Amino acid sequence: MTENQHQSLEQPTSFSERSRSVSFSKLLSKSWKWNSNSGTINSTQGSTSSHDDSPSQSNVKLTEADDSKNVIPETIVTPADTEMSSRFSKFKSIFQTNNMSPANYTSSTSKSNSKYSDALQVDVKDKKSSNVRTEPQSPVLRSPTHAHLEAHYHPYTSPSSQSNPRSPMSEPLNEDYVYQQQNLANNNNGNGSRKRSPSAPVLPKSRDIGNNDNDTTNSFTMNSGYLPPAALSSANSTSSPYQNRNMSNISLNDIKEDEQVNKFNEYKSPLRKGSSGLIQKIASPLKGFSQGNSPNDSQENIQPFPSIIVGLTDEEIDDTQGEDIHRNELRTPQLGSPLKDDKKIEIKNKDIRDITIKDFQPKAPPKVFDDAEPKRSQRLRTKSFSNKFKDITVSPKSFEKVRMLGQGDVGKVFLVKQKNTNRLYALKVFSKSQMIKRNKVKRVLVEQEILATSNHPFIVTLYHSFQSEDYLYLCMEYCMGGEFFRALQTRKSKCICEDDARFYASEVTAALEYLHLLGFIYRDLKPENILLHKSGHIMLSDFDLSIQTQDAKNFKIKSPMITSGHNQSAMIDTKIFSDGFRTNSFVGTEEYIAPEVIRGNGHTAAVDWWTLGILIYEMLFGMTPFKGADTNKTFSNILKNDITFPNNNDISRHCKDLIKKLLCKNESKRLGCKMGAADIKRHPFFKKVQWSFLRNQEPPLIPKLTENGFDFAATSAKNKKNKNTPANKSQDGTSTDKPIDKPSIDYSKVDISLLSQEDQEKVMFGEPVATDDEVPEDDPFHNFNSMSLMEKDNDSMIYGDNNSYGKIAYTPNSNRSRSNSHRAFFKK
Ligand SMILES: Nc1ncnc2c1ncn2[C@@H]1O[C@H](COP(=O)(O)OP(=O)(O)OP(=O)(O)O)[C@@H](O)[C@H]1O
Repeated sequence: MTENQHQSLEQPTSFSERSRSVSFSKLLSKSWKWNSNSGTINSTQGSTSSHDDSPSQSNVKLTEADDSKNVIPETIVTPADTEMSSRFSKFKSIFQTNNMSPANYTSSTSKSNSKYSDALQVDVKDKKSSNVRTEPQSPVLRSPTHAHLEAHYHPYTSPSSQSNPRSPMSEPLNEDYVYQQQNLANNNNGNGSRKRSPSAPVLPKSRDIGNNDNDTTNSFTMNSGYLPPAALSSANSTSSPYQNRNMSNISLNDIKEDEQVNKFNEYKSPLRKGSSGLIQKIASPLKGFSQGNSPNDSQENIQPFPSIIVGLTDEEIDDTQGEDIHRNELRTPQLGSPLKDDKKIEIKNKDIRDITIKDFQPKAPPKVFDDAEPKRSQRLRTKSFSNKFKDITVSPKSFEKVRMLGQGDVGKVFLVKQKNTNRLYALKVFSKSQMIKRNKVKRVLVEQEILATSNHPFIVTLYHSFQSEDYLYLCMEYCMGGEFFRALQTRKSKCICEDDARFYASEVTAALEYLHLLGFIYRDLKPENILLHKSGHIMLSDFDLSIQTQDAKNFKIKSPMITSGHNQSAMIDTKIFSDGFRTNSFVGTEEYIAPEVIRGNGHTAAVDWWTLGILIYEMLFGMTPFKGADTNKTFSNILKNDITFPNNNDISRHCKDLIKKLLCKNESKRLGCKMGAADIKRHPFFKKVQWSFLRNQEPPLIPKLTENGFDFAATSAKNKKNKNTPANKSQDGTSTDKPIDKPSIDYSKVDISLLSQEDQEKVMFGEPVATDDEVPEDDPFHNFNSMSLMEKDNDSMIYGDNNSYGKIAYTPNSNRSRSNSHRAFFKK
């Protein structure tokens, strides 16, 4: 560390606010295609660009994004009639109606819309059978007109189109753009801080799952102190460490937001169908015998049969995959099968013609429908985290808001204290209706899944997740240090020294390695998404852009490979967990987006290594390497420019080499392309890093709650002043002592987003929790599980009355050894 750098740590400069960048996938709604012939970027609607290297006329031109898929519906099916009167049914209505507008059916969104047209058909079917009526212009549950949106425009729209305010009805706006515009506005704070363009939308996924070979013989080598438990337990066996996890073939990527709705309508449950449904549950020996068949019809097929097992048909068994049914038992067509009495009927020595429908009436419904046991959603039952969580033990009322920590793309994050324990948590709350309207349902399921699956010191812990009628909640560990981005902003010239950058880079590498082992690609690494634990260690958060590779590969361990000459005993090949997986969404954050994402030819886990390269660069130089005057130029730079290093910084040869190798534009040559994280960990830049002891190292910066610190939330809130003015907030953003009572409004009839911020929060913290049993299968949020982490050492901070939890300072850690070397560690 140079003298100067030391000083910069000791004398943090005053904080200058720069808006957080928003992840790209969240803001655009069409793809940008790299045209390799013309060397331009085209949108999916065919807009091409000029080709010119002059800065004024960028060779990459982005055109207006297609926002039609975020049409705000004018009419909503109301739950006027009996069958739709469930507390949750309104979301089914919104969910389906949201996609009904013909305006949705544009070429660029054809894939997603076809699935919505299915949903529409299902809806119509439903209406026939259940008397649900559509009420055009219904005053209740009417979607907000979002008049305020008229003032906004898509930031990539040409100036001429910007001057034409749009009617929200005739040409509805994507609300994402409002956020984006606000972020852009926030960036214009005149303080010279770096600006990033916000994020882009997720495109309909067109995954090319290439190379699906059954590569079960990959050798891997062991190290890492933070392997998933399954991986560790498999180290001594030849079975796949992910056997359990992959009992289900349900990949997150396969979750279609309307699949539960469709499934619900297709599913013929015995309870819904009554006896006519049950009669079809006769096992194959009686195929052809059903209520509709008279005994004569099927006479020639009828044979005396010693034992008839009433089970589920193959189709139905498939439908119930993952539910608590013992499939083999149900399907065993043998005498003396271990079936429970209520699941079989034995008719011995009886002519089949004597069998009446009465014989097939089971005494009790199959176990799937047994109310005695909580009915987990299909996803939870088949996922590894089902063992990690128990039934929900809290509800929104268990928490009291302390202050708002941040507002993301779709979620608001509150610092809350649990009333009976005084423990502090970060509670991320999502509005269900907003998520449906903006097609973000899948995102929150992904986020829940990753948080719930992970158990890693550098990934934020999920303690509870639950839902109420109107909101979804993720109750996470409170990372007192806030965003690493904020910490960087408080440093002189917004950067840190190489040694400190190595520390953070190594922790990020370990976290990415772990995610890749679980089969997840993170895709949104940036300082805004790295939170700081009170200890100063990093915590990766915000997984809504992540994706799960199709299937984690089964593999066998040949023998742990010892990496000779290196300080770690062995390393794991993380690449095999996503081998052959490519996805084509356009996701990320402008300055962090990898070239292959811009080109639109699909991308792999290698994007995470690209973003690591950008992150290291930003930590060292206080800026990203390819930032251009605008988005077009940035993309063009990413695709074409070679990496250059400012002269004003004393960066080692190894460090530059690492950055260059991570920022290799050809993903098949990028560092990490052979064995994933192991390649990165073996790079000489990390030579002195003790990978197994990362959590024991002294972090460079220690966050402290202090009245002299920076109030990031308040600064951010100032920018969102018009949007967020809760009446019960004091000036410093803390809540007043006013008791939070649920207002006496019937919220089942009101669109929650039309309420004031204060009332919304009353609802957020006042609604009862909805357990998994209560959320019907046709509810779009059926797969969001309400559950609590099994008891574990809870390291959460305890609330203290004399702290506003508003201001944070980052102090250089004087205990930190310069090298964090093995020797230094054991000396302590
Ligand atoms: N566990 C936590 N501890 C402390 N602060 C947190 C925590 N989680 C989130 N925050 C704060 O809330 C902000 C928004 O959270 P987050 O990024 O997860 O929301 P999001 O809606 O996904 O946002 P984005 O648009 O960036 O994806 C974060 O930047 C951070 O400041």
